Amino acid sequence: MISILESTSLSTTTYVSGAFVALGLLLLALRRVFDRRGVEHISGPPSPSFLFGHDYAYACQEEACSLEFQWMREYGATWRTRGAFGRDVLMTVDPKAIQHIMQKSSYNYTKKMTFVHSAWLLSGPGIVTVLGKVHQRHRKIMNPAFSAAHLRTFLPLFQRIASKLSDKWKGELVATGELNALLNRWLSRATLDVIGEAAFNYDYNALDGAGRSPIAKGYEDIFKDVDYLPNKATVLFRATWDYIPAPVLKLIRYIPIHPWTRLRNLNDLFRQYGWRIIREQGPNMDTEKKSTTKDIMSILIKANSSEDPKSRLDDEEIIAEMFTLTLAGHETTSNTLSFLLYELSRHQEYQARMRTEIRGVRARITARGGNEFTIEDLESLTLTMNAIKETLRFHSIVVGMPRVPEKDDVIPLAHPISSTTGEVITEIPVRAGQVIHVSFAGYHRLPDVWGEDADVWNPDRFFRIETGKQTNVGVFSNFVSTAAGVRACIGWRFSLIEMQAFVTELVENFQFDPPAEKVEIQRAFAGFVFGMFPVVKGQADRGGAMPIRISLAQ
Ligand code: HEM
Repeated sequence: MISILESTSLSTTTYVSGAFVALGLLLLALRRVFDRRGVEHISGPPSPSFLFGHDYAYACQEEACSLEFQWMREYGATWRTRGAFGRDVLMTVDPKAIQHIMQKSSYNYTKKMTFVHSAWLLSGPGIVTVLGKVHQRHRKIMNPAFSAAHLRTFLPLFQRIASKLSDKWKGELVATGELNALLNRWLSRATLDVIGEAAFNYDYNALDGAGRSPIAKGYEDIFKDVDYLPNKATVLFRATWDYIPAPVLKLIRYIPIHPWTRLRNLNDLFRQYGWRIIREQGPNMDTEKKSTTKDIMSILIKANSSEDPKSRLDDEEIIAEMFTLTLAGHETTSNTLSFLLYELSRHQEYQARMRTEIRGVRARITARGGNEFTIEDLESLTLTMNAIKETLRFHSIVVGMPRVPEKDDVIPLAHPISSTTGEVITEIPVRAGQVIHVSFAGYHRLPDVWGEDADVWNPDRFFRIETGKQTNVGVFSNFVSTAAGVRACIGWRFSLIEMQAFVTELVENFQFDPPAEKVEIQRAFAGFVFGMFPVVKGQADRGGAMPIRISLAQ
């Protein structure tokens, strides 16, 4: 019975993939006939195959970004790769090129359809998936909820959930004295509870429910399940999406096999929650609650209702926004925190210095009769802030993003490169539709921006880097971890304050050490959303995992 089902689903995949590949090839052939300009003269690695180009090797990297780290050493800060069906792709880590593409060109550089549609399958018509003027409309309505002043008001919430996590660990430590934990799972539950309350005043019950709440379970290992080490048919199938009209792409949601069913089930589950939250928080919400709640969604709903009806978000878009916030706002932060504490377990001296600094400020707070760290106290914790910055740099959770110019353009370079004929190139003319992969992770490893030791985790580099002298990119400290320009992460400040609150609470109270069992952590790549998550080398089928040993700090 099982084998009949398996062979049916296999042949369905083959037929569906085959039809999409044929349609993709036809459209590509037509496009090539009319295509006059290209980037063939840019040097780059030879393509392993016409059909897959580098797409399959890139999607199946065991260690995220190992290929671009190798390519940037061989070809400089900008090079050419091949996508599926022989398509040229420009890849860059060049600060000036990134500034031009992501920051200065507004909407001229749009998103690549494969990415847009992957995000759509996850979240529906939310802010991440919409383009141009529609994106502007979404952003205008969402912006008020993310003002710096408003985000500061979330600090007590971040501290309360961080302290709840701390109490749970202390409870476990009473029994065992030492806790061997999967750090990423704990932090993912805690940040899910944070985003539920901050975004919708809703309790996902992820920490108390020990991860058994339906939403927490629904999210668990989504990226590993959907796109970790995909097979060749999936890689090829997704490569065709750039050539298929959007209404046809929407049918992928109904393909009755894994991973499309996994995505649809999660999206359906979230829509049930979304409708429930809208009923509770929407215009009919009771007036007393309406006047006291300051969560993101109630501000968004208020901003939406004061808009001209033509520019309002409809219910489907609002639900998609909720899903986007939940997804974009919790795994990104929890994985960054996991990598930070992992690095502290490997850098004991830095961990001790951080704890001393935190306890020094704690003593000041107690002396003035206070209880909790204020925003100003957190900002005075330089070593904590440097550890956060260094983790955003060294372990970019979003490793890069493809962008596509809507008009012909010329991309300036800070680092000239040599063409295939040895000519020095200081700027690259590109035609509309040229795919450009901006590698955030690669840019974060450039020695002349970050120092000769760019390949190691060293937060003290921020005592010597003069950011004012560098090409200005991104929203914070010249990182592009949270993208840049009109499509920069709307929640970067939210996440920064949240991380400051969590790290302060956890490092003050707990000692972090490598796990008793010797393991190697790998950065697994989820090409679907250009994300990265931790796994134990050789045990990736266990899912996202960051084992660590936790004890009470002395
Ligand atoms: C370390 C934490 C985070 C990282 C590394 C991160 C990274 C990013 C990146 C790279 C983008 C651009 C994606 C694109 O171009 O498609 C983005 C967009 C976005 N992020 Fe974040 N993010 C983080 C935290 C958060 C948080 C906490 C929230 C919400 C509370 C959030 C909400 C969003 C939203 C809504 C967008 C879409 C913005 C738009 O298209 O206008 N993110 N994020």
